[in-house]
Amino acid sequence: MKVISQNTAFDGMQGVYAHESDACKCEMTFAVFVPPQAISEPRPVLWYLSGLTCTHANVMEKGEYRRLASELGLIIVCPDTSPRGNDVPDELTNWQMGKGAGFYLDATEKPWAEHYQMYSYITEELPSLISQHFRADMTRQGIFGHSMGGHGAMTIALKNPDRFKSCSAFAPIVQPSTADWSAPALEKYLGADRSTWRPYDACALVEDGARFPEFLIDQGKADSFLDNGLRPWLFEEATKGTDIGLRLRMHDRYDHSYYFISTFMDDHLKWHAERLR
Ligand SMILES: N[C@@H](CCC(=O)N[C@@H](CS)C(=O)NCC(=O)O)C(=O)O
Repeated sequence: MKVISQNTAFDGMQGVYAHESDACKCEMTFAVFVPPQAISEPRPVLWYLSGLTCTHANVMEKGEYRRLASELGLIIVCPDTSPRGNDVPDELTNWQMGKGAGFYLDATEKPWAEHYQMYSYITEELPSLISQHFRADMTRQGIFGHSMGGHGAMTIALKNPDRFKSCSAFAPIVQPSTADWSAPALEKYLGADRSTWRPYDACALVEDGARFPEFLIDQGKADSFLDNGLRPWLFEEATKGTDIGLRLRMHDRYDHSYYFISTFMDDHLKWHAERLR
């Protein structure tokens, strides 16, 4: 693992690191904030998965998580959203596919499958690296994210309920298999057989019996992607009649940006800290 940068912040350390990824077959960059309490004891790990077009840097620069993460003693891990590098296939004019749009899935179709293994990267390879290099209590992990990353967090929690104790999302896409901006990507990554998409669709996972105790979702009503992409009410419908708890908060005037995310960041950190105690 290579250190790209380390800066003291709120008595903790904001670092950026790079490593050769076996899963994605390229160099991957990620950010980790380590709170001051980790000097003396292992601390819980909270994963933040970013949305389309992002790298590890968007939330690190605009998410405003450090003050409270330092107080609560949370390690915050912010991975990249896709494989990177000249060898990695991409669609240069399509921001919803390829680099910056890995959808946290393991692709099976050519030419994507060779590098686009983001599900394995996030759930297997990176956790193992984090546990080796940081004072992380891997028995206490939570996961959250934004948009495509909110969807990634929810699907990963639903598939790994024993590993994660908490999950939340900002403006998540909840049913990517039926939204115009994500269905084409699922088809290219996973092929035309839609049954293979279901493990990467939060609503379909719940319909198919996956369970997670509870979710917090914040959504801005002025989000331009709300009606044709995100549609959190579909997850509300999918969870109705199940034992899944859903706290869905709709906010007047807020859009899809990091101004919205940073406004509600503290609420999410507290939500996770309470469940990772
Ligand atoms: N590039 C798209 C917008 C993509 C977008 O809004 N991405 C969200 C995640 S889905 C984001 O977090 N963007 C980066 C940022 O705001 O820093 C457009 O021009 O319409």
